[in-house]
Parts: sequence; C-alpha cells; structure tokens
Amino acid sequence: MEELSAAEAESQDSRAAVSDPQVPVIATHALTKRYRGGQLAVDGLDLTVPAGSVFGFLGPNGSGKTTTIRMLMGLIEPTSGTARVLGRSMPRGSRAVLPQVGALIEGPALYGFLSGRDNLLRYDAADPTADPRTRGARVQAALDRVGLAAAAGKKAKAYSLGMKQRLGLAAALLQPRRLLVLDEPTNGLDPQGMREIRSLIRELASDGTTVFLSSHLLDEIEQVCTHAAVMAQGRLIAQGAVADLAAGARGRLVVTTPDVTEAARVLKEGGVADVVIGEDRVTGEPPEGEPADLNAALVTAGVRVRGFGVERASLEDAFVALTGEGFDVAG
Ligand SMILES: Nc1ncnc2c1ncn2[C@@H]1O[C@H](COP(=O)(O)OP(=O)(O)OP(=O)(O)O)[C@@H](O)[C@H]1O
Repeated sequence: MEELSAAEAESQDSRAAVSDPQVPVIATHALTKRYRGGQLAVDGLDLTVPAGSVFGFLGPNGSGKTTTIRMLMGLIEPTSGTARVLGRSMPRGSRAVLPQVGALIEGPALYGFLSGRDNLLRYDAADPTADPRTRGARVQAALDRVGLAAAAGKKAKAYSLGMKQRLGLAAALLQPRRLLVLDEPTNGLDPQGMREIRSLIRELASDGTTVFLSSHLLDEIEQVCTHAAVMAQGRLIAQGAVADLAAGARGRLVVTTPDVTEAARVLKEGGVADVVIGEDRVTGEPPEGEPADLNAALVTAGVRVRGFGVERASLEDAFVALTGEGFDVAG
C-alpha cells in the first residue's frame, strides 16, 4: 500500500475526526500563554466548542481573547496545555486544519486601490488549491453571499468599515469552511453596520458552519450566539449554552407601584439586595425563597402594587453574579 505523506495523513485524520458531531470543533485543555515580558495572558483555559454552534468568546479588553485565538490558529505556541481544532492538535496540525477554517482576525488586509472584486480575485489566486478556471464564479458567489455584488467594482478604499468587514468575510468564504473564526467582527462599526454583520453571521451559521467569534459586547453575544464562554483576566469564568448561562443567574425583581419609597423599605426588610428606586417602580436582587411572600408583605404594608415579577436574567446578570462586578469595558 502506498504510504501517505505526513500532511495527507493529518488531513485524513482531521476529516475523520470532524465528521463526527460528537468531536468538539475546538477543545483546549489547560491552555496557557505567558508572554516573554512575563504577562500571563491566558491561564489554564479549558474550552469546548460544539459542532454547529455559534460560539461567543466574551471578555473585556485585555482578557486574553486574541491571544487564545492566535493559539487556536497556530500563530503562536502555547506556553503549556493543548489546543485541538477540528480534531487536530495545534499548531502541529495547521497544514491540515487551516484550509478548513475561515478567519477574520484584526481586520482584513485589503488593497485599497483595488476593487472589492479584484481583492477577492487576489485572495483566491493566493490559494494554491483554488482552481483558476472556476475563480470568477467563486468570487461572484462570495460577493453575493455577503451582499457586496452591487459594490464589487468600487475601490476598497471607498468602502465603509462595515463593507470592508464584509469583504473580509467574503475572502474567508471563498472555500467551503467547517469553522469561521472572527475576532471582534463588529468592532468600530456603527449600529447599522453591526446589525448587518450580525445578521450575516446568523445566516452563515444556518448552514451548519461552526462560528467562533470574540466580542467584548454582552448584548452582541446574546443576540447572535447559541453558546458562550466568559473570560476575565485570562481565565475562563463560565461556558455553556447562552440560555443556560443566563438561567443560572437569578433575574431582577421588579415592582411597579406609585408608593416607591414604602415599597423599597418593605423589600429591603424582606431581604432584597441592591434596591433601586425608579419613578414608578422599584427593582432589586430577589433573596432565596418564595417571591410571593414579598408581594404579600407589600400588600400588608399598604403598598399599591400594580405589577410584581422577576425579569428573565440576562447574560449580564450572569456575568455580574459570576464575577461580583459589572461588565465594565473600556472602548
Ligand atoms: N505580544 C504580547 N506581548 C506581551 N503581552 C501581550 C502581548 N499581546 C497581548 N499581551 C497582553 O496579554 C493580555 C491579553 O491580551 P489579549 O490581546 O489576548 O486580550 P483581548 O481579550 O483580546 O483584548 P483586546 O480585545 O484588547 O485585544 C493583555 O494584558 C495584553 O496586554
């Protein structure tokens, strides 16, 4: 039997591994990076990204997201621990893994003097596995997919930031991918640009491509992702399905009443923490136990209760509960 080269064997191995939906698309174990200056950027990370998920990698600036992504993509070596992508160990498996991964890291590298279409033609020509005879069709399909067909003839330097991001995504999508890795894909975009990129991500994920995206925006992760991991200072705080993460935190108690001062007093007595008085409502962190007892106490005290309930917890509530601090990010 003919012997396989190391790269071919790796490639076959990785295909076999990822065709099994049980194999996580990304799995790290005790992954750690200490930079030369001594900075511990990523500290013992155990990350599991299920196949088919839209996975949000959430954390404030400086929490170690980009460093993790660079290790996953084989761009830097971990100090210790392991990272497996599509079933292969990185950076060793890079040659087999990277052709199956579309990445948009730190903004796309574009030639401003070339049109969007010509930029994509260049990207495609740089891929030795891309058949030149089908190049034009491939580029057109990628332009269509990201909604840039009408602007394809414009010079890239005339594109808005959102259009540049879409062009970067188009470049990542020239080949079929099992995994898309997007580092802060909406960073710097205006609200409209953000909406466009988010809906594009949802669309890309709907055909089963696993999407791993980093963000420092909690609501972005809530809107787009099925799963998330939360980082703070290089460490993983929590990971799982977004709905489960939020459900793990208790929501806020909301009492609607014209008697806000009296209501606040009764709620505090009833063990409600962080009581905040609004114009016609009082909110707070409900204590353990039956919320109906609090409602009864309000009524007994003569508070006119117009509304009483516990709002569904958000990912932000979960983050605050996990870290004991707000999700406060700069920039
Ligand atoms: N090349 C480097 N050499 C030394 N320290 C670094 C290097 N790159 C990043 N760091 C430090 O490692 C920590 C994690 O940085 P990293 O860029 O991974 O975080 P991040 O969550 O991606 O934040 P951001 O969104 O700001 O990029 C930070 O304290 C940063 O200053």
